[in-house]
Amino acid sequence: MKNISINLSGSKSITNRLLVLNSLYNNSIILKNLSLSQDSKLMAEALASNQEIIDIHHAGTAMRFLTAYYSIFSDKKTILTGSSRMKERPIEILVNALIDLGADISYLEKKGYPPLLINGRELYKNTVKLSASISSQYLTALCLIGAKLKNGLNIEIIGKITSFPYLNMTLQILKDLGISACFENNIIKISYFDHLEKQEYTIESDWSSASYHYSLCALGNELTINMKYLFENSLQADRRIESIFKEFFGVNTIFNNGEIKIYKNTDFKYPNNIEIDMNDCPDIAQTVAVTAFGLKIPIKITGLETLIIKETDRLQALKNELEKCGGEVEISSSSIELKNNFNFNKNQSIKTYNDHRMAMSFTPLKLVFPLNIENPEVVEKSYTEFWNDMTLYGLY
Ligand SMILES: O=C(O)C1=C[C@@H](OP(=O)(O)O)[C@@H](O)[C@H](O)C1
Ligand SMILES: C=C(OP(=O)(O)O)C(=O)O
Repeated sequence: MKNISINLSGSKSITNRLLVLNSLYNNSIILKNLSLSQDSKLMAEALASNQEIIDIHHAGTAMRFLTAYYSIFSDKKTILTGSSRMKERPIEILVNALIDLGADISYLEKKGYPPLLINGRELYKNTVKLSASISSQYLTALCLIGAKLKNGLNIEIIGKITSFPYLNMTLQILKDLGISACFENNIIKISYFDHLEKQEYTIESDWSSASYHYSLCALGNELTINMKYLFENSLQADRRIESIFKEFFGVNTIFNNGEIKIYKNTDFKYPNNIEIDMNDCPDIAQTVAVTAFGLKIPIKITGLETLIIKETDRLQALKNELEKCGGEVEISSSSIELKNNFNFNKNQSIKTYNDHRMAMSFTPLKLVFPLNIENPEVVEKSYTEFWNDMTLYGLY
């Protein structure tokens, strides 16, 4: 049995919410276990900068949260831009909602997409309606500034909320800090809140990063992996990796005082096929699909309509690379299906499409057969220590 200990940094989602809130509230929160991800560094740099042009590269949360943040920054003019992929990731629903509240935002290139010109000003209106079926980040962006609006904020959500646990995380963080936020009958109400007490917040480690170690545990032999500062009661959507891997891949988790130990149940009987809706945890869809492939288990994952607008079109990217490895894959606009026809084509070169999660989700397959990961540096978007940690498995 090989025993491996991994030190993950803080959740990128929690970090990016708290960085914005801290900046809105005079840095009164002492943040511990911050994410070391590039997305969080970019967020922190943007918030500390007094430049007019802010480039947040690939960081979706930074793009969306900062659009709201700069909108209420009186007398500040900001050009918010990003990578060429960011210029293809839609933002119109959020921009329209902010304009309805009185914000001054215009598009500098294509309507509905970054880059944006934002002339910050005080917003007095306090009621807005918007759809959250494309991205929950639009809602979070509004919630983060809500308590700083003089009249508070009431958001009426139209239709389905995608990636729901991320909204829940936002509301719970506000409440933990002492800000009144309630969500009932599709309406979020946030009251004006001027001043935060000095307080400390220790950020839970990143469950999305932990997911790759679950995959390594499932695909490897006789591994016991320990990870610190992950809790049974978590605000993170990707905490669901624990129950998915237990139910379908026989990986058990022992929670012990903020530390987890994961190991494979050797008596586990794998399912003949898997059907699972992952709308509430889209960022681990790639981990689950690739693990099922490595174990030769047919799988259909549904609820994935948002994957098309992430760092790349993740459904198409998964299909391309899994087929290259020897899978038979069918995709629709919201699902991916691996058919019961598995070959392992060795020594393929996996394209990563500027998507950290393509690189990280395919790496555990190297425990099954040799392959090459192209542009390995993409992992820094969320997990800068990834390749260092992979050396512990003899993988880099
Ligand atoms: O709010 C957040 O921190 C996030 C929300 C999700 O996005 P969508 O709501 O756009 O699916 C998730 O995919 C992203 O990685 C992080
Ligand atoms: C989709 C992701 O991030 P973002 O939307 O913040 O770019 C991700 O980290 O998988």
